[in-house]
Amino acid sequence: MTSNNGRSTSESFKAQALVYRHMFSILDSMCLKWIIDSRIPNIIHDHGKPITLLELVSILKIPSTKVDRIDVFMRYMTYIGYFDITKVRIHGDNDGNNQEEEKEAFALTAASELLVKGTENPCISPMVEFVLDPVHSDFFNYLSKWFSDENRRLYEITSGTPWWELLDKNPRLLGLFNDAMAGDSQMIKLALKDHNMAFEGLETIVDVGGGTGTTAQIFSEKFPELKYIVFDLPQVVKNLKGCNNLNFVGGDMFESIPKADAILLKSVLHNWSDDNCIKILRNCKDAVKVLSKDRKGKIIILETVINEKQDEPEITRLKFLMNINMQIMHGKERSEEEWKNIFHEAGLYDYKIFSFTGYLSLIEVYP
Ligand SMILES: C[S@@+](CC[C@H](N)C(=O)[O-])C[C@H]1O[C@@H](n2cnc3c(N)ncnc32)[C@H](O)[C@@H]1O
Repeated sequence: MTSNNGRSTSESFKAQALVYRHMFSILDSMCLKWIIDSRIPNIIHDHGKPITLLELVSILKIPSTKVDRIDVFMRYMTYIGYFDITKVRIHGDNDGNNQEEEKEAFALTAASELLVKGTENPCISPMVEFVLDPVHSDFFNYLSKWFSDENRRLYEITSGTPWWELLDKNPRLLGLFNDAMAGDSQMIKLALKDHNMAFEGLETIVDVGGGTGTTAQIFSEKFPELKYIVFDLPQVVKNLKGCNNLNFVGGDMFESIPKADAILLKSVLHNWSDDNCIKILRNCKDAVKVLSKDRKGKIIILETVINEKQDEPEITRLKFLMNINMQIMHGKERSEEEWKNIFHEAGLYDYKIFSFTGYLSLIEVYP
């Protein structure tokens, strides 16, 4: 049987489901925001064991009229990977029944564990809070306007201000952004377990665009013998105090970069066009010290490398979405070929790519 444009009805129904799924996928984001706003991962974590629906609604102080709705939301979040449903044995109930009963209960998964705030473990809730903050997410309503504008970034069109100035003028958004990047950097702790060798034999490292120093703190704790400089815009580092092996230096990476055995760039180059990246990389190249007669230091880049032939479909989809997110800032996520091109333009011919976290790679570039 055929319908529109000679397509079979089943093809059209599948297509409709695809469109509706994408339309409603905003609810995936909003439900993720809801579990964080309601601190549900923390509630389950503090409970110390899987939590029943009644225990959860009593802590959340949900009116009885909404209990069933919480169940629906929690089961959807379970379905998409944020909780596991398991069985627990409960003593007695509200009717004075003292018998032990088996009840279903929600447990944390690896994904919701990453949303628990205030423990020593990595937490990426601030990134979710920043990206889904109404001020930030509202920008995405203006993509068509951005496409018909010749030069301006999406944020400039909607706010009239360049991104870094916009953050500077909006301390709340700046705080959310810094916390988001800090949370993201905590994932480095996990990745470093397998990547010590990238930092062996180094005495000094400059973290270019190192923000408020969260990545630096992780590195300086892990490698206490390493002298670490966080280099960022003067307004970003002006009130930050260093300690022992960690110092903050203000400056402009387009002008010059302090010299060191290694230059680290984490999530910096994807903010910039190829031409700007080439300028930054040339300055990095100039800043890398000669370690001995036949040994130079290196540039260490922590960024995405798009590789749809090799990556799992979910990771490729994430990298494509991140690329769209960077395009509207007039930056980009890059494939190996694109990285190689900008390295060559900056006079850097030797590099090696290692997988680092799920979506981040570690690229060592040898000047
Ligand atoms: C996306 S953030 C990355 C922060 C940090 N590397 C991280 O991953 O947590 C980019 C950083 O580049 C800094 N930045 C922007 N322009 C800069 C410039 N011209 N010179 C030095 N740093 C700059 C910003 O202030 C910001 O902290």
